Amino acid sequence: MPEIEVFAPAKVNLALHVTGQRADGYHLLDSLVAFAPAGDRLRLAPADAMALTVRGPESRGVPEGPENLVLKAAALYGPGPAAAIHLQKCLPAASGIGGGSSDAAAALRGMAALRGVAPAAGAAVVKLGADVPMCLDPRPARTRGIGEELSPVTLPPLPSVLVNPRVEVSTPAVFKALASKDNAPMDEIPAFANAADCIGWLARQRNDLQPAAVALAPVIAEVLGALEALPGCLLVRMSGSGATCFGLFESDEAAAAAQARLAAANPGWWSAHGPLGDQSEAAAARRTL
Ligand SMILES: C[C@](O)(CO)[C@H](O)COP(=O)(O)OP(=O)(O)OC[C@H]1O[C@@H](n2ccc(N)nc2=O)[C@H](O)[C@@H]1O
Ligand SMILES: Nc1ncnc2c1ncn2[C@@H]1O[C@H](COP(=O)(O)OP(=O)(O)OP(=O)(O)O)[C@@H](O)[C@H]1O
Repeated sequence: MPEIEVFAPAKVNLALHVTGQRADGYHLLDSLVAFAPAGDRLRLAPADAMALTVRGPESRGVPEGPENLVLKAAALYGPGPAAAIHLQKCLPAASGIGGGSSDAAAALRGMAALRGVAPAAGAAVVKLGADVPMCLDPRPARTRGIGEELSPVTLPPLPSVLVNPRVEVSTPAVFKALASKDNAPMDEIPAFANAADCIGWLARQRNDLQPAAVALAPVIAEVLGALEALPGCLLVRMSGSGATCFGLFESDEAAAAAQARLAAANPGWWSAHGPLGDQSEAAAARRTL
């Protein structure tokens, strides 16, 4: 069997409302997510035993042992044909864009292809990470529950710049620091005529984790300010529990120019640009037709 390659795109919470808390402490969310063309890459080669190597520009500090979510995900398939997995890390870790969750979801897809079975589903997948179910089929969706209730949404591609100041933010710490855990859900999602229409609607939604994350890592406010000041920027917000923030722009050209400018002014920050939207395998196949 030839090697299998799987893409693990960055997940972006375009809006993230915290609407309650379950008895076990997990928070109830109402979120609109889309996926970026930036992401990690996995290569699975058939092997006698499971193995993992991690390389790439963002691999520093990412575990290569059984605590890596890629190996935890692969272990859900039980005994059977194994793979040597190579993970190319391009997304910063602990940054609110689902790096580890997207890697886990990609590993689930890759192992399913290797074994000729359907990808794992259900509670064991949610246990890997609340973001893993939405990353299994990386296309725009409204997510509810703790992240496991998914309804697909049609969105126009949204020209974006993603920025991370290279400060790791702990997701549990941000949830713990929340002032209010019982907020209004998102407004009903209308059919969007175009990106400007969608951005106008997003401007009326929120990321309820943003104030708590800014209090824990004030550099996030600097990132939001730097994005907002860029020509053609229409909306800025934080993704997930931070520290990555995104700006939405009037065009892909404006986003590319803005990223170049921001990267030159802040050489220590990670950034990427590209349209947020559908990064599923079905969409990739449509693009190559
Ligand atoms: C903030 C988001 O990125 C939004 O998409 C996710 O909710 C977080 O997803 P994740 O990183 O995959 O989260 P997990 O690894 O499952 O959870 C990490 C920790 O975050 C907190 N957590 C996570 C998800 C959730 N709905 N409520 C929570 O309170 C819990 O303290 C949990 O122990
Ligand atoms: N494949 C992986 N990539 C990155 N981190 C991993 C991976 N597997 C395990 N980890 C561990 O998980 C921690 C959280 O990283 P991850 O990138 O998943 O977080 P996150 O940004 O909180 O995701 P989210 O957007 O879902 O909140 C890291 O500090 C790292 O030690």
